[in-house]
Amino acid sequence: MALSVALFISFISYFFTWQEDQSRLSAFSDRNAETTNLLRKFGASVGHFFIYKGFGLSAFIFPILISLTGLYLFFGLDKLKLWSKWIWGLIMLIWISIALGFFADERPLLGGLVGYEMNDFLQDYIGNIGILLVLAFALITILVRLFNFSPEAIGKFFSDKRKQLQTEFKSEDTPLQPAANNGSITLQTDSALEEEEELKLDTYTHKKDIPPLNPESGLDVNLPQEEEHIDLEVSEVAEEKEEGTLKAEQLVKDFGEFDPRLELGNYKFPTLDLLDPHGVTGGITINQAELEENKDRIVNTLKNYKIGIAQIKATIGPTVTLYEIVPEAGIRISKIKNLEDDIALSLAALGIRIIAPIPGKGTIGIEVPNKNATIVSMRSVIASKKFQEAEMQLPIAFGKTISNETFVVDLAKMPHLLMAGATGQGKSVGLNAVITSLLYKKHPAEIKFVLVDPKKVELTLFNKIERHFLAKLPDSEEAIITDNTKVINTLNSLCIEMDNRYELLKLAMVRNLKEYNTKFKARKLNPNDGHKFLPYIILVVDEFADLIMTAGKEVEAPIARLAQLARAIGIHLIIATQRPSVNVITGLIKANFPARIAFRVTSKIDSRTILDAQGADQLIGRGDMLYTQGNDVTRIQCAFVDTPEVAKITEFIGSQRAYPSAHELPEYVGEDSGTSVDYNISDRDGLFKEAAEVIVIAQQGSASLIQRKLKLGYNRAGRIIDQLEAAGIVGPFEGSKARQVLVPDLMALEQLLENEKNTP
Ligand SMILES: Nc1ncnc2c1ncn2[C@@H]1O[C@H](COP(=O)(O)OP(=O)(O)OP(=O)(O)O)[C@@H](O)[C@H]1O
Repeated sequence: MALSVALFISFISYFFTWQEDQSRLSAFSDRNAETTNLLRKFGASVGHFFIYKGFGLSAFIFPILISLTGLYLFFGLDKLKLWSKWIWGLIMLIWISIALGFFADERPLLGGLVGYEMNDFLQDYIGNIGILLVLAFALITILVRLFNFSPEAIGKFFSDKRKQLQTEFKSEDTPLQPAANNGSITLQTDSALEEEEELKLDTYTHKKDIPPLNPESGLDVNLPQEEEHIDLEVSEVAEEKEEGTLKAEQLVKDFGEFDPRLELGNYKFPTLDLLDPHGVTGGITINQAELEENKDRIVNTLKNYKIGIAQIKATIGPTVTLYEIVPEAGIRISKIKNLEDDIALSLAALGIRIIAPIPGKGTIGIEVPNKNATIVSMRSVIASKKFQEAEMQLPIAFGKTISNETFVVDLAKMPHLLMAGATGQGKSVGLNAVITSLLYKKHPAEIKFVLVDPKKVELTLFNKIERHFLAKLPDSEEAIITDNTKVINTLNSLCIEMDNRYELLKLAMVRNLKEYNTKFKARKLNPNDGHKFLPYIILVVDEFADLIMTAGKEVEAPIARLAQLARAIGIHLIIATQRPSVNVITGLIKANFPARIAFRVTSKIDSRTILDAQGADQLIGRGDMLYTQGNDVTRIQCAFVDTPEVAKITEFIGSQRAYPSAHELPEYVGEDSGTSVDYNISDRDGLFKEAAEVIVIAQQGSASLIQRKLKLGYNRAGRIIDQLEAAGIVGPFEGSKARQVLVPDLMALEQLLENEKNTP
C-alpha cells in the first residue's frame, strides 16, 4: 500500500515537473544533480518509465491495482477476484492508452509511448476508421463483460425507472383527492377488483347511513378503520399478482416463450419416403362381380327364411365390405341376428359379422370380407390430411375404417390402451403403428417411451433412438426392459414420477399436464422451484400375460395405480397381450382401460374378456381389428408397418444429434436393498404394527399388500417391509415371489412384539 501511495505521488508530481527533470534523468547516479519531483530521483524515474515511456495517464491504474492488492492481502480476501481485477485493470490500461494516443495525439504524454506506438502501428494496418472501430468494439465488450451492460439490462433500468415514477406519481396524487380513491381502482381491468369496488361502494353508502344512529345508541362503531384495512389488503394482493404476471410477461418479451425443442433445435422429423407404399398406390380396387354375387347371396339367403329386404347398400372397405340392409316392415331384428351362421355358410366366407342394428342408422349391417384384401400402408395413413392436420396432443393413426376413412384417435384422451389378439394376428404391427404415429408427430423433447419387451425381440429396433425418445432407470444399462424383475422397479419408479408430477401440478395450481406445460412455456413457473418442462411418458408393454405370470400382483398393483391416476400428468399405458384371459386382464385393470383393441382371438370368451362383446373371434386376422372406447365398436384395418420400415425410421432419428443420455426416471429403491440394516425399534414407522397385522393375517409378505391395505406410498411400504424383516416377521427378498411370513398368527405376533419390548 505504501508503494502505491509513493507511485501515486510520483505520478502526480511528474505531470508538473517532467520537463524540468527530464534532462537530469540520465544523471541518476550523480548526487549533485537535483530533481524537482516530490519523490526526487525515484519519482522522476518511475514517472518517466510508467508515464512517458509507458502508458501515459492510464499509468494511474498501477497504483490503484497495487493498493487493491495490498488491501486484499491485508484482509485475506479471495485471490481469484484479485486476479480478475488485475486482468481487467491491464486491459483498461491498454485501452485508455490507445484511446488517448488516438484522440490526444498532440499531447503525447497523455497516451504515453505505448499509446503512441500502438496507434502508429495500427494506423499503418487498419487506418483511423479501423482504430475507431476497434476501440468502440473493445469498449462495448468491456462494458458488457465488466458492468453487465446489456440491451435487456438497459431496457430494464428504464422500465424500472418508469414504474418508480408512476408509483410516486400515484402516491402523490392520492392525498389530494381522498374521495377519488375508488376511482384509481377502476383503472385496473381485473374483474375481481371491480367486484371489490362495488362491494366497497355498497359498504360506503351503508356507512353513510349509520352515523346518525351512532350518537344516540352510544355505540362506538369504528367502521372506517376496518374499511381502510380491507382496502389495503385488496390492493396489496392485486399488486402482488400483477408483479408475478408482469415479470412473466417481461421474460416472454425479452426471451420469447420457453421452447422445449431448442436443445435439439436441428432435429428433423422422419420423412414420408422412409415408409413403404406396399404396392398400393391408388384406392381400393372394386370387384363389381364379387359385389353383385355377395348381394344376391345375402338377398337369397334371407328370402329363404322369409325375410324381405326393402333396400341394400354396399360400402367397400380395405378388407371387408359392409352391406347395409333395410328389412321390410314387421321383420324382427333378432331373427336376422340368429341367421348369422346361415348367411356365413351361404357366402362361404370367414369373418362375417352382423351388426343389428347399426347404431345411429336404422339399418342392419353385414360385413363380408373381400376376396382380395388391400393392405393399408402406414405411409397412406401418415400422409392423410386427417393425421397431418390433427389438432391432438398424441395423435395415433391406427388405419382405415370400413368406409375407407383414416382412423385417427388421441392417446391422451383414451387415456390408456389395452391390445389383445392371438399370435400372428397383427399385435406387434399394431404396436409399431402406434409408436410410428407418435414418432412422426412429436419432438424428442415432448415424448418419452418406456418400452417393456419380455419377448426380447419385438422392440429391439427402438434401441437406436434411446437417447432421443426412451426413458430408463438411472442405473440400468439397457433402455428396453426385457427382464421381468426390472419391470417392477420401473413401474414403481413411474409411480414416483407420477407423485412428483402431481406435486408440481399442485404447486403450479393447474389441473393437467397440458395446462402445466403451457404455463411453463409462458415462463410463469420458476425453474428454481423445481419446475421443468414435462414430456409425455408412454409405457408400452408388449407381452403383459408373461409379466403377470412371473411377477403377479407386484406388477398388477402399480399398473392399476398408474392407470387410475396417471392420465392427468401425461403418463399413458399401452399394454398388449396374447392371452386375454381373466387372470391376465383382471377386473382392476379392465376398469381403468376404457380404450381397447382386439385383433383376432380364438374364442368368444376371449372376445368378451377384451371388448365386453363378441365379434373379435370372427375377424379375419392380418391386422383386422375392433376398437372400442366405451360403447361403440369400430372395425378397422390396422395400418401395416413392416420391420424394415421401422428400422429405417429409427436409423433416421438415431443418426441425428441426441441428448447425452436417455431420459432418466426417478430412482426406485427396491425391496431387496437395505435388508441388512438393523432397524432400531424407536425408528420404526408409525404404521409398523398395523402393517405387521396385515401381513400376518394375509400370510403374504409383499409391500404392495401393505400399500393397498394401508394406502401408503411405495417408498414407505418398502421401508416397512425392511423393518418387518429386521424384526423377524417376514423372510428375505425372494425375487418375484412374495416374502415368506415367519409369524403364523396374530397371537404370535403380539407375543413377539411384547418380548421385543421387554428385552433391553
Ligand atoms: N395390418 C396388417 N396388414 C397386413 N398384414 C398384417 C398386418 N398386421 C399383421 N400382418 C401380417 O401378420 C403377420 C404377423 O403379425 P404380427 O407379428 O404383428 O403378429 P403378432 O400378433 O404380434 O404375433 P406374436 O404375438 O406372435 O408376436 C405379419 O408378419 C404380417 O404379415
